[in-house]
Amino acid sequence: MPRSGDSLFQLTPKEGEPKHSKVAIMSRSSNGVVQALLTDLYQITMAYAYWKSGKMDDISVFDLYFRRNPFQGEFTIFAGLEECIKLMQSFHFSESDIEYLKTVLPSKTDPKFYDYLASLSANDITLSAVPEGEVVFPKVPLITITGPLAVVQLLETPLLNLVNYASLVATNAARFRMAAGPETTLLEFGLRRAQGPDGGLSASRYCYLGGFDGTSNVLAGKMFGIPVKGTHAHAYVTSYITLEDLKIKTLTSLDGSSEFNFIDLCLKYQKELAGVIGFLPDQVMAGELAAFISYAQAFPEGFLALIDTYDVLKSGLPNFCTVAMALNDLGYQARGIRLDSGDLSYLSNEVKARFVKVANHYSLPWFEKLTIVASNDINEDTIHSLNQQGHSINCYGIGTHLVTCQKQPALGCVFKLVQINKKARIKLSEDVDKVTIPGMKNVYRLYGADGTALVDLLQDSSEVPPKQGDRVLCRHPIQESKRAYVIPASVRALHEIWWHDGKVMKPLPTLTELREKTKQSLRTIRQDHKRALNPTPYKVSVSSSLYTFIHELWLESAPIGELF
Ligand SMILES: Nc1ncnc2c1ncn2[C@@H]1O[C@H](COP(=O)(O)OP(=O)(O)OP(=O)(O)O)[C@@H](O)[C@H]1O
Ligand SMILES: O=P(O)(O)OC[C@H]1O[C@H](OP(=O)(O)OP(=O)(O)O)[C@H](O)[C@@H]1O
Ligand SMILES: O=C(O)c1cccnc1
Ligand SMILES: [Mg+2]
Repeated sequence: MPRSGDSLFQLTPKEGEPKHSKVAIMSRSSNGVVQALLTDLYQITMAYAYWKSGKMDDISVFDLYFRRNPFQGEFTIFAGLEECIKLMQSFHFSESDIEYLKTVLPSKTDPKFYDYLASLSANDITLSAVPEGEVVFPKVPLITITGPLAVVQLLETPLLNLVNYASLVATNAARFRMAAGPETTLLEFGLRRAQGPDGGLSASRYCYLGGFDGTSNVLAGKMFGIPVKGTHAHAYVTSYITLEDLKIKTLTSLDGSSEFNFIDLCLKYQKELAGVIGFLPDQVMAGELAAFISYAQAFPEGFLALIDTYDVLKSGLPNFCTVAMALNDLGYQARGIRLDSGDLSYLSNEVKARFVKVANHYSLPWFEKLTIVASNDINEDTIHSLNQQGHSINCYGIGTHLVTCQKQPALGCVFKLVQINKKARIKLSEDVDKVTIPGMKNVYRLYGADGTALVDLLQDSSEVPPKQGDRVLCRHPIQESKRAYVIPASVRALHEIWWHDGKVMKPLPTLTELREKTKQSLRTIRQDHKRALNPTPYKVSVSSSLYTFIHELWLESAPIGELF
């Protein structure tokens, strides 16, 4: 198993690596396993057959897109582009890759093919794409790759791998964000449940892009600059049995002026608070109190306690309030509590009600604003249900459902040939949804006067772009009767060229900028496309001329059947 800092997760380019970029040099892929060999064998066998028949340099155009939005939703967040561009920078077969391939391909493979493979780079590739963090819709090419057929074919699998999960989990995170609302803190706690180390790192990165506020994943914090956050586990609480376990009795006040017997102070508040919030001191668990005291001694300025180990209302909450009030005497403000089981609506409201009592009794307004974190198998539906029931949670810690995307574990992005040597190609299917939209295309987003997106329009690249104020006929790509005139208040070309002639063409946004981009892009999408239940589909259409072209090519490419 490689260690981090070894080969698996690299942060910086290796010395001597090609630096194609004219723009500020970026790190190599943040994940060292992203490389030319991270592809399916059939890409390499096709490359050999293309090479053998002299077809390898045919100029091809491929579109990367998905056919259906995930999670029964009607929008998707596009993510993973930066890694795709970094793949362009680093794409090559090393000597050891070639040696390995010699053991995989048949022994009669022409040895000159290996020289050809060794000479390959992505310098002749042009990559245009929608900006990362943009809201995107089915059938719209997210990435269009132009270049020598064999090289583009070899890129299919890694590009799909880099975009599929990134976009899926970013979309999942954005959905959790919409469910929780803008004010609630969302923390990603998924590393222990993620699909391996890389799944965990990707999840942290793209959940942040999708709108989470932080992660518990420390390596992701270091690598991507994501705020790292956390509380403590039940083990910390159960490791203490009595107050005798506390080896240190004291705590120094915030201003450093005096040292207090912190245990005595806690016991004084325990008695006092019993009357204020209503509990029986002989019912509280002494080991839990000891655990909270020791955690507060370690983090007096950031004390947040997990209060559900034994009994939230009879023990955990009283113990938290006890320690928080003792800290207050020393000048410290506690942070809050975490609930990890039980009825999160009921318990969070009960906790809040007791915080209000303490706040009023001691005239400490901040006490009613303490953080109430909820965790434990939370999914999007749980949050919607909690919202309906009413709750007092202001922070969620979410792991399993977020990072594994349990509701839909894969986004079906595909990579399809749409043009070869300037000739448009179409792939037919019994399932009309799977018929490809042929040719090199431009993608436009047409906006209404209030800045919301009305429709995405695909045109052949030779067509004149739509103009603001002009009436544009937008047609459903397949169904003849579905069409609409749109007079856009503004028009945006969605694709930008990111990689051309061996160079990164523009500076890549930081992760924080991508997170902001996602937020802004979601604001331009109408609420009914984003709602959780039965959202309205957003329209993706083609120009009249592209519609005619698709259907002519379709007829040309479909053999006429005979009935006997
Ligand atoms: N008020 C609520 N409305 C809807 N779902 C809730 C509510 N409160 C908790 N949940 C969810 O119900 C599920 C309860 O799961 P489960 O029964 O396994 O946990 P528990 O018994 O509370 O805790 P544990 O088994 O960890 O001690 C969790 O997924 C949790 O997020
Ligand atoms: O539930 P998730 O959304 O995945 O969030 C992460 C979970 O991980 C932690 O404990 P863990 O589940 O490992 O132990 P527990 O079942 O005892 O809480 C934490 O307490 C959460 O419950
Ligand atoms: O910090 C936490 O509370 C945490 C971190 C990971 C998983 N569960 C909880
Ligand atoms: Mg759990």
